[in-house]
Amino acid sequence: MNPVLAELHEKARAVLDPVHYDFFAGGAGDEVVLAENEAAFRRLALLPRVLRGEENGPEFPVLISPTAFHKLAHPDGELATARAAGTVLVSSMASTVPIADVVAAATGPVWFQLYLQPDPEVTEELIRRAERAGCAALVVTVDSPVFGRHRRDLAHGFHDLPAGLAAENMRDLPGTPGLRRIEMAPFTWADIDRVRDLTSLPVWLKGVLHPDDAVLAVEHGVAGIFVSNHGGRQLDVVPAALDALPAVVDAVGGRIPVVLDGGVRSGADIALALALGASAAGIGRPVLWGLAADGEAGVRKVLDALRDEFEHVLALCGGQLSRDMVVVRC
Ligand SMILES: Cc1cc2nc3c(=O)[nH]c(=O)nc-3n(C[C@H](O)[C@H](O)[C@H](O)COP(=O)(O)O)c2cc1C
Ligand SMILES: CCCCC(=O)C(=O)O
Repeated sequence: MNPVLAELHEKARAVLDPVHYDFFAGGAGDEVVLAENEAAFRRLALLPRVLRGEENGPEFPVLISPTAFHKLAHPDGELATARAAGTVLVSSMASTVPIADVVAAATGPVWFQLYLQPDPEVTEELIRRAERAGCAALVVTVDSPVFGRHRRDLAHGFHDLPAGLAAENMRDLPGTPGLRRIEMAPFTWADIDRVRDLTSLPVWLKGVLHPDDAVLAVEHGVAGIFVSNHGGRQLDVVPAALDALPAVVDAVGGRIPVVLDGGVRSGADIALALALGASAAGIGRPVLWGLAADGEAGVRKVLDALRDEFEHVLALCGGQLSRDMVVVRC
């Protein structure tokens, strides 16, 4: 793990209310997948190429994956994250700052993460809010037909935000004055088609693991996919996100970009994801640790540390990353 990230994690653990720390840190079930997401990177190694001179590698290929409730981490919440981002920020529908304010504060493109809602008018209004705010894409999370069961939250009895904090995008939606709860429901590809018909924004899917679903995503005109197991917070029997990546990349065959998130904690992890065919890596918890430890400056430290380390790894790899360079450790 990058030492800056490790230090910020320790600081976050020390300053956060333990209930909120566990909400951020925890996973579903026995937390097997939570641990595997990081362990999968340790099982792989990179064979660097030599004598390549100064090849130009990819730009810093990291984006901020959507995480809920940033004001639980820091009073500035998503505003601090947005100010620090400087790269694509996928803003959670469950943000504690309204999406328009997130976009206004942002130093890079903002994409809106959406959980489709059972009432199509509510979904449409959320999409319109994202459009009006100036979001550059929609990211529909498809790995959550039901909520994951997070044992740490259940043990603490944590199921509501403290007084004064709310999922601000859920205010004054059609049919409900005031706050509306975010609902999970089992949707279909027809619902994705409807979203595409409703908006001219690129529509990404987040939470694809099966290669056949990746092919369906291409066929349904999706702009890109996130190979993700929701940071081990949904089904605790799936593979590590990294282990699911190559088959999805092969199925997609370069037709759309594939982002990998889950367990990315260092420049080497980013390099491994790219070598296995990801266009970019998403980071979830490290951003929360930076935010909790040091607000906007902490998020910036996380991104700067990863950028610096990734560039160093890339230089040591001869400026290029490809699948033939990845081997399994003995
Ligand atoms: C506290 C927390 C809240 C999250 N909230 C959301 C969310 O609102 N929407 C979503 O699509 N994914 C959510 N995720 C999943 C992340 O987008 C991402 O897939 C995951 O955190 C990546 O793994 P990492 O934390 O190991 O980097 C959340 C993850 C965490 C840890
Ligand atoms: C209603 C908020 C959902 C947040 C989420 O996706 C998670 O905690 O993993």
